[in-house]
Amino acid sequence: MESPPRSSVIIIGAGVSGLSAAKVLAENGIGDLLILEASDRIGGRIRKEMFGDVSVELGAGWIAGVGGKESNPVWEIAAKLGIRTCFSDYSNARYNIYDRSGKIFPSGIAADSYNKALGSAIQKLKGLESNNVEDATNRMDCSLTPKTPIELAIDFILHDFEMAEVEPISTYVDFGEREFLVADERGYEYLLYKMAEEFLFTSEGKILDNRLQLNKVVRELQHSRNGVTVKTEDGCVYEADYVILSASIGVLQSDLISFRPPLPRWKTEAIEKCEVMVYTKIFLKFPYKFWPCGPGKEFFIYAHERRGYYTFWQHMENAYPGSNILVVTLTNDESKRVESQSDEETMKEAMVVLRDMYGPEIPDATDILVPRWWNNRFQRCSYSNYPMISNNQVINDIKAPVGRIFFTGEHTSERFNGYVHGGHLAEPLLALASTQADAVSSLHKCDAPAQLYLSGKLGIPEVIL
Ligand SMILES: Cc1cc2nc3c(=O)[nH]c(=O)nc-3n(C[C@H](O)[C@H](O)[C@H](O)COP(=O)(O)OP(=O)(O)OC[C@H]3O[C@@H](n4cnc5c(N)ncnc54)[C@H](O)[C@@H]3O)c2cc1C
Repeated sequence: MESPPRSSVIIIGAGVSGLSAAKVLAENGIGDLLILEASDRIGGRIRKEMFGDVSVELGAGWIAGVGGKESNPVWEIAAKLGIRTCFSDYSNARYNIYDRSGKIFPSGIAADSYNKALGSAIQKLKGLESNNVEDATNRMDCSLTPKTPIELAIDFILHDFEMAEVEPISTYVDFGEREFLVADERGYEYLLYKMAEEFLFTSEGKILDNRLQLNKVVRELQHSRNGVTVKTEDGCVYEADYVILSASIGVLQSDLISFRPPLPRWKTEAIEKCEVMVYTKIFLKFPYKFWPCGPGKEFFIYAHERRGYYTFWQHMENAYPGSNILVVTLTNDESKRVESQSDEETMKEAMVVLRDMYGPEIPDATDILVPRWWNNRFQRCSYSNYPMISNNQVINDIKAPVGRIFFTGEHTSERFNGYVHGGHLAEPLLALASTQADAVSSLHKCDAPAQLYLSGKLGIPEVIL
């Protein structure tokens, strides 16, 4: 087999971070780049699918961080392309908490449980800030431990759903606290096609440029002072001066890609330290609506004695009126559990929960869609989740290059990890490549970028509750 010509840079992965990196390189005159993508499409964790005649987002759904003093670059691109979005108002979710007999908790009880969960979260953070695990444990006041279904539900929302982030949350501080759901038939991924169009040859909405190679699963990176040899699962071998690896933190933690020589210990230890979040949106289609719609009803919560059990719900009527679709979000262990069972079993479980809330007469769902991010060997997570009080060294080590291999991806963004804009902006190394001549040499010269981000004040945002 004829070996392909040596490239200046091979980019592994065609999600938002890989494509952003490639675009910056192309804009800086590095034309001989090659993008190797394991799956048969671009987009990575930005992925739409048709479900019940509408386009739903299995991965990233929201443009988070809008309306602040600075403009979120992803929001700017979406606005320029006329992407249809819907404002998500989470503030009423606390008034829509159902118990197992279908009663909505009075707002006073919900407020008390919320304050208790907040107190417990603040205590935990204070303990963690003192950097002493024993102290953190001692500080935990047992009376604040969530026990009842409503307390467990609120605790789940506070800790697992949106707020497992280092404070203050840079996305909200920099870009604003509003979140908009992408509700566009072209999907969130349309942004990426448009981005690719700016530097790859396309025709009639298709990317026809052979610098993007799909179905190329990278299995080995052999690196030396002279360059990098990239081997793919189908037996192809590629040579490059540099590699930019954008695979997720979950993939880095797996054995999908081996390194020769192996990555140094400081690197592998940092990769292991980053927690991964699995976040699963399950879509259910119904013959008709049986849930309340109208103002303040879009998000609702189910309180069960098992923490995180089908807790957080959303109806899609604001996004797609008449679609008769509900979405329930599971995380981590619950996500892994439903990923390993059949969709029929998951549908049965969800129907029991819905009948608890809305009574036995409601119709069965006619269709279900369960994404499997954890079991996807090209993802192995939904996004990175640095510990609440994280050591800056961890992220610096995760994003630091090793020889000629550079790392990008949402998990390398110190300020915006976990978000699409984190992936989009996670090219601090590439941003240095400001002139055509300097581009590749800048890549080589620079060490781990010293971006300073120190967790400052303590506090929990009230995005959802
Ligand atoms: C369920 C879910 C909900 C989310 N919700 C939001 C949200 O509402 N708002 C938000 O801003 N963000 C959200 N995110 C996070 C957001 O989607 C990610 O931060 C972002 O898309 C990550 O982009 P990336 O380029 O870093 O990684 P990816 O998109 O994962 O791109 C990496 C690419 O590398 C490829 N790859 C992996 N291994 C190999 C290999 N060995 N060889 C070749 N290619 C390989 C993968 O196939 C993939 O295409 C969500 C994510 C998920 C999964």
